[in-house]
Amino acid sequence: MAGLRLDGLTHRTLAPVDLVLDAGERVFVSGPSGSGKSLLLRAIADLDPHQGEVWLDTEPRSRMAPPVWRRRVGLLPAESFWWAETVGEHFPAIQTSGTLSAEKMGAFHSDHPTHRDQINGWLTGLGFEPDVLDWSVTRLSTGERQRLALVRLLAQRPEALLLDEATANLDPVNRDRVETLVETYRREQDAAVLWVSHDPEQRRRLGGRAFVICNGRLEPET
Ligand SMILES: Nc1ncnc2c1ncn2[C@@H]1O[C@H](COP(=O)(O)OP(=O)(O)OP(=O)(O)O)[C@@H](O)[C@H]1O
Repeated sequence: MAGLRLDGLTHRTLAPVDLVLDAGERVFVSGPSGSGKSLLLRAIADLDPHQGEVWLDTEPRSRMAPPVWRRRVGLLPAESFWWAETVGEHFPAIQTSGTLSAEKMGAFHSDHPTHRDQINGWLTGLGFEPDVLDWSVTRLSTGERQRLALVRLLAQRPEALLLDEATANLDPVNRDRVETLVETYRREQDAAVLWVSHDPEQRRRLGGRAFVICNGRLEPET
C-alpha cells in the first residue's frame, strides 16, 4: 500500500519531526507519560492543532478531505469511543445478524465480497465468537473494547496505522493475539504502522526502528 512521511510536523510540545515510514514498515514510539506521543498521533491524523505536512505516498494530507485522510490513515486511540448500542452497529458493512448489507457493501467495499469473512476471522483471531456483534457496548470490558476497536479500525482498510498503546490493557494471550493481527495486516496490506508503546519487551520482541520522545524531540531509541 503506502508509506507515510512526516515533514516538519510539530504540535504544542514537540520540535518539528521529519520521519519516513516505508510501506509495510513498523516504527515504535515511546517516551515518558505526558511527553507528547498521543498528540503526535493525533497531529498526524489531523485531529489537533499542529504545523507541518504529512504524506501518504505522494499525496499530501492538505489536499485530502479530513474524513478521507482519517479513513486511509487510521488512528487507534488509547481509549475508544462507541456511539451505538451494539457492537455490530459499528461495522458499516455488517448487520448485527452477521449478514452483509448489500447497500452498505456497495458503499464501502463492493470490490471485496469476502469482507464479512475477513472481519469474522479477525474477531475469532482476537478470541471472540461471532455473536459479539450482538453484544451491547455497555457490557464490554476495557480489554474487549480495545480489541474490538482494532477490528473496527481494520474494517475500514486503512493504508497506514497509528496505534496508541494498542495492547496496554491486555493479558499476555490477548496481547499476543493483537500483535499477530497487526503484524499480519501490516505484511498483507503493506501498511506503514506507527505504534506508540510503553512496553520495552514488546519493542524488542517485534523489532524494527524505535524512537523516543525526550525533552520535546523525537530521537532514535538507543
Ligand atoms: N488540549 C490540550 N491542551 C493543553 N495541553 C494538552 C492538551 N492535550 C494534551 N495536552 C498536554 O500535552 C502533553 C502531552 O500529552 P499526550 O497525551 O500526547 O501525552 P503522552 O505522551 O501520550 O502521555 P501518556 O503516555 O501518559 O499517554 C501532556 O502534558 C498533556 O497534558
